[in-house]
Amino acid sequence: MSDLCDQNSSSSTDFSVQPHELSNVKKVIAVVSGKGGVGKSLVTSLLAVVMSRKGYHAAVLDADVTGPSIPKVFGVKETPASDGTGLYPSKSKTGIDIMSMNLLLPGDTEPVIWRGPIISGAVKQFWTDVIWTDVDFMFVDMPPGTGDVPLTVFQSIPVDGIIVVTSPQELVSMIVSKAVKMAEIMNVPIIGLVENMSYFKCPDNDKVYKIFGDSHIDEIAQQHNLKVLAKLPIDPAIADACDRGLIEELDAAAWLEPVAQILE
Ligand SMILES: Nc1ncnc2c1ncn2[C@@H]1O[C@H](COP(=O)(O)OP(=O)(O)OP(=O)(O)O)[C@@H](O)[C@H]1O
Repeated sequence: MSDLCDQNSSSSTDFSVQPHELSNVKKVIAVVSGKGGVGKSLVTSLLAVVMSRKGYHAAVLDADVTGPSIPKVFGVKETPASDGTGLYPSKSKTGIDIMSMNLLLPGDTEPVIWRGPIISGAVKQFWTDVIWTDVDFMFVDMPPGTGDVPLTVFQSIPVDGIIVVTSPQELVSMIVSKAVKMAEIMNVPIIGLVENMSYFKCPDNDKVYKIFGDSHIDEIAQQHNLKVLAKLPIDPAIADACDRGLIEELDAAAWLEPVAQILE
């Protein structure tokens, strides 16, 4: 209870930290989900790809420290460079800046077995010690839920908006309500909802199957006065591109075009 009180009072206390003095980031968008595995990293990566294709300089800050999948989906392995001034993000094939714990570990199968405050400290350093040069849109891949790290990100980094990723089988109503309350406490607007794994379109006959049942995202969005920004299908090509580090070659980025227009 006292923890909750501390968190609620956090909106009035300034815990913000300064970015590196050589950084210049125009907009920071946090991508959140209620639980793991719903495609939050996929949506984060695709958003960066879409904005980059539109000519913006996009970046991804992988705050999912214990389950970092961003370098893998972009096929990036290069260790971030550093000099006495700071740490430089690694670059994807199309020039998206990426910082992730997986790029700093000796191997990508190395687990991060750290307690919450250490993890939160690492995420904060991704903001304070990394030189993010002329970034138009930074997308933060948040760990699922509302724990230590999301709290640290919202308190210390100037997040401009939140995108909530859900899937039809989730307890969407509860998850969206929690996200809305967290956003209110943190005083950050929710840009909208993205439903992933919404349907499957059979390539043989174009028939649409609701694998996880009917979606309730539209009603729930309406209840909270939120927008449904996109509905992404289940597509083996997505999983394949993620596994092979080829997300930048995926046509799926077109699904997020409406989100890109809002961000612009
Ligand atoms: N629409 C989709 N169609 C096919 N495969 C998908 C789709 N969305 C996600 N996947 C696959 O599901 C897996 C989980 O996706 P992702 O890593 O984006 O989830 P997440 O919510 O970020 O999980 P975590 O919170 O555990 O990091 C990945 O292997 C990804 O390729």
